[in-house]
Amino acid sequence: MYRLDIQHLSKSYGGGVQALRAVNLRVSNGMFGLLGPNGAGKSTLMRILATLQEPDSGRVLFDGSNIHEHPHALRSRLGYLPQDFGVYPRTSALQLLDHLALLKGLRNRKERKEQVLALLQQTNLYEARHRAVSTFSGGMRQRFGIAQALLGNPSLIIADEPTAGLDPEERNRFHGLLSEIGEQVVVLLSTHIVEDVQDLCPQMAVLAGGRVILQGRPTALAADLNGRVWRKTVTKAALEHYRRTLPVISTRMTGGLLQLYVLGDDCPGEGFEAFYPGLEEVYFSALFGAQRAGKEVGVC
Ligand SMILES: Nc1ncnc2c1ncn2[C@@H]1O[C@H](COP(=O)(O)OP(=O)(O)OP(=O)(O)O)[C@@H](O)[C@H]1O
Repeated sequence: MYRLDIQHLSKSYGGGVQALRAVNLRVSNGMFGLLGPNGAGKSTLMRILATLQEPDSGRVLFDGSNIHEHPHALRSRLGYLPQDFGVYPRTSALQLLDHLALLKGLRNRKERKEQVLALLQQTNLYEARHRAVSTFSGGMRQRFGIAQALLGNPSLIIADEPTAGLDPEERNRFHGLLSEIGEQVVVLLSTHIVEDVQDLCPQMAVLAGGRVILQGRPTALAADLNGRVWRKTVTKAALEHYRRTLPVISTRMTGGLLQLYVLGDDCPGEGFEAFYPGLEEVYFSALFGAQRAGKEVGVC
């Protein structure tokens, strides 16, 4: 059993931006979802965990070892899938993966070749292995990203917004791949897409304004909210009135109709119906609660 221990982590940038504020998280084997709106601090946290950035204060232990005191030890056990690689060389997928495997310390040529070919099979890129990565579609690039993240059998995998821009079929395929990695390692999945966490993660946290504002099991968090969410179909013209007078956590268009979701122990008024909350309501009610408490949470 591996354990990632994030303790009192803070990080600020020039211009007074406080990206992380005393973040504490304890993550063990399996998939852990980190949800948060744009600007919440997710990428900053992922980069610190990947030892690409240093925190201002606090520390991170993986398997009991401080990752910033022993960055090389962590890197040999880390699979990092960044939000964007930035450059996609004209090198073939096979050559690039082989090169990255070498950089990761897989020196034995035969073992390296076996692992590279197995990962290309696993990520469904075997047929395209001689094609330049620069010609790959978004979904293929993401799958290539997973392949390189899995090189060297990492015990900690960090995936930063991995499904952004994927079509539903590619997203499903990607989910299948991630879940195959299984319970054997720690997988941290950062995203602003609630369904990614709902579909994949037995544990999760919500990050907003650099703070952890909620943490737990998605099913338990949704059960805790049960009986406190109310829904009503409203006109666009009436929306402002409801926003001013009720704790509106979110709005959603369903079949062309505008639906309003309101938090409350009792029915907020005529036309409202009790709504069985899912993770989306958990997420929006957490952001609403943090906003109400006067904490900066960024924009959705
Ligand atoms: N290099 C940097 N210099 C200055 N400010 C930065 C830098 N990187 C991030 N920030 C700021 O820090 C805050 C957190 O950014 P971060 O990218 O970590 O959030 P995020 O949750 O990953 O958002 P997104 O989903 O939009 O990438 C934001 O206000 C962002 O503008």
